[in-house]
Amino acid sequence: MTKTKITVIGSGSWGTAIAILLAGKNENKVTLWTRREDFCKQLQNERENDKYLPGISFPENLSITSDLEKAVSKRDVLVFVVPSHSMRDIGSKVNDLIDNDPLILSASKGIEIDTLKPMSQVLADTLDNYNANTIATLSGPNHAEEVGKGIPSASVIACKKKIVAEKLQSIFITSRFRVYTNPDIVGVEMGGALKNIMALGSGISDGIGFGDNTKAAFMTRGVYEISRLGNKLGARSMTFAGLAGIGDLIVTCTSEHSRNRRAGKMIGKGMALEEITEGTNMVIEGFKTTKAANYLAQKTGTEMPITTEIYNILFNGKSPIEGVNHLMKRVKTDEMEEVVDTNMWRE
Ligand SMILES: NC(=O)c1ccc[n+]([C@@H]2O[C@H](COP(=O)([O-])OP(=O)(O)OC[C@H]3O[C@@H](n4cnc5c(N)ncnc54)[C@H](O)[C@@H]3O)[C@@H](O)[C@H]2O)c1
Ligand SMILES: O=P(O)(O)OC[C@H](O)CO
Repeated sequence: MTKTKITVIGSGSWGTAIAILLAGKNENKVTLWTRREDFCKQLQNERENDKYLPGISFPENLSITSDLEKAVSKRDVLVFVVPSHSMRDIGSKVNDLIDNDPLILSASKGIEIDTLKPMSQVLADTLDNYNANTIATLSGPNHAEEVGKGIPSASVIACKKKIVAEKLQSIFITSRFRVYTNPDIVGVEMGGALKNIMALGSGISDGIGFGDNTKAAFMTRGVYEISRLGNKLGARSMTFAGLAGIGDLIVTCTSEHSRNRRAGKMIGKGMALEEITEGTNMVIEGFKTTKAANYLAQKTGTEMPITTEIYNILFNGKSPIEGVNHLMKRVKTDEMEEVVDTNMWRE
């Protein structure tokens, strides 16, 4: 049997969990690329990623390298799982090394600040033989700690080109990781990136000591706000009711695994953003995404009150309690605002 040769680029928590998931299938031959040679040796010797995903052993079928040329050459699939701020750099490096036509998938969640583009579009900019229609994304309610252990999870692979989405779906799907396809890549990527802002908000609410009602309000008004911007960018509303929308929002706003919710909680307790970033080696995408979404809201004329308040708390020195008070005291409005069907009202 010819095995599907897959390389996962990025050995943080999520890259490691994806590599373990894919290597668990006999028909795949999986390589995990890591930046640093010393860390590569550590992973090869210990057969475990003690730094980012401790306690989960690598399957035999998984090899590790820090040689990018070797990692990229003659691959059937390349999975990019680096922090969003390094996607353009790594995409450009990989472009010079591709020697056949692998399927390309981004599993990162974020928006590039300079261009306001989601990750598939950043990759399309850097990879000469690909465009936004041929690159796919994986997104859904998936914490690495649970996927790595084989705890039942579900996710979405989105790509404009159906055959690409379906091939990747077959490669990723297992009896423990159920994968759906979706042609709405804009919605799937925006859902995955923007929910991190709401997770910061839910964490802030927990940090202040508010209750479940507050968190539910953040999540519900949050998904509405995400849809409003997503629709302006061409996404389908129903995508935000799916796994990459409300599904990911629920897991990130409520889970103890979520770095974004944890960071929000620390902010709610009075810690500054710099203190939090200095104290962790983990990527907290929500900080940069809040900045990018705030620009996108201004650029598209979209009202995003939660994003604006989180932005002011993170970058303009507003206190968390002031931010929440501001949201509570906004001008009264209809729940569905501009989409309300006015014919439903009766005198
Ligand atoms: N952790 C999860 O459960 C999870 C789930 C779904 C999606 N994601 C997304 O996956 C992406 C990666 O997150 P993660 O959780 O694996 O990260 P992580 O915080 O666990 O690890 C960060 C990784 O990025 C590497 N890194 C840092 N700067 C880099 C650079 N300039 N170039 C290349 N690599 C660099 C680090 O060496 C490390 O391997 C993020 O966009 C995140 O939102 C994470
Ligand atoms: O740990 P977080 O907050 O970065 O969230 C990770 C994933 O996006 C959850 O699906």
